[in-house]
Amino acid sequence: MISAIQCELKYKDGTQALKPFDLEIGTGEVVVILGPSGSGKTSLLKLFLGIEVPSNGNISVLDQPMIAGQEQEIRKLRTKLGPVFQEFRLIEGRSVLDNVMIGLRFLDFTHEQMISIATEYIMRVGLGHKRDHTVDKLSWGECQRVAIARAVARKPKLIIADEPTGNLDQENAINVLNLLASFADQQTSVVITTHAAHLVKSFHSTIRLNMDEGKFIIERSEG
Ligand SMILES: Nc1ncnc2c1ncn2[C@@H]1O[C@H](COP(=O)(O)OP(=O)(O)OP(=O)(O)O)[C@@H](O)[C@H]1O
Repeated sequence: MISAIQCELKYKDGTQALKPFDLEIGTGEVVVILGPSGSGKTSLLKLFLGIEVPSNGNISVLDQPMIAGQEQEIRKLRTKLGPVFQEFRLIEGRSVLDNVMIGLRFLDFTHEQMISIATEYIMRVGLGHKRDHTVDKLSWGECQRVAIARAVARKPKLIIADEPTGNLDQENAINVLNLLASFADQQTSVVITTHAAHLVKSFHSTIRLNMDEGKFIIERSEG
């Protein structure tokens, strides 16, 4: 799914956000990237999404080398990725259903199929009762669930969630982590960043990257 060898990221101003690292993430893994503010979590996600390319070394995502000059291929790769950003980018004034259906545009579905798939995922994130409500009056946590449903309804091979625990309390944070992890299967891996170590203590991941100042220690869970 993701393979990196001696990969390094230095921004144009010289900031070394990621020191050289090796990393292998397989299919079906649930990965938590843990570290304080400024440790490099978002920079690592930017490499996974092809928003940045390594300044040294190599990284490939779904066998696509993330290198300059491959912009068209990387754009194509992104259709197989499901990012959930901190700002949800929902369309105001439109229903939950419409917002989730937006994630299915440009795929080969009829309008009826799109409604059926979107509804299935809205139910999976626990918002079946709000399917036809506009997103304007939803809580922060509910908007996040709409954004998750929109990202995963396309069945991406890699789901990437940046700080999904946000300002949620412990119980809701664990619920949203478990919801995201529930989408990991034989085709799909899930990558989640968080700075809240206490929130992920009781959360089961297969890989944990403990980041600090652009370096990380990889912990793999047994079994
Ligand atoms: N575009 C950029 N140009 C230069 N430096 C940057 C850029 N983006 C991030 N940095 C720096 O790179 C380092 C890592 O930042 P990054 O955003 O990856 O950390 P983070 O762990 O995601 O932090 P947070 O939890 O606050 O989002 C920081 O020192 C940051 O100031």
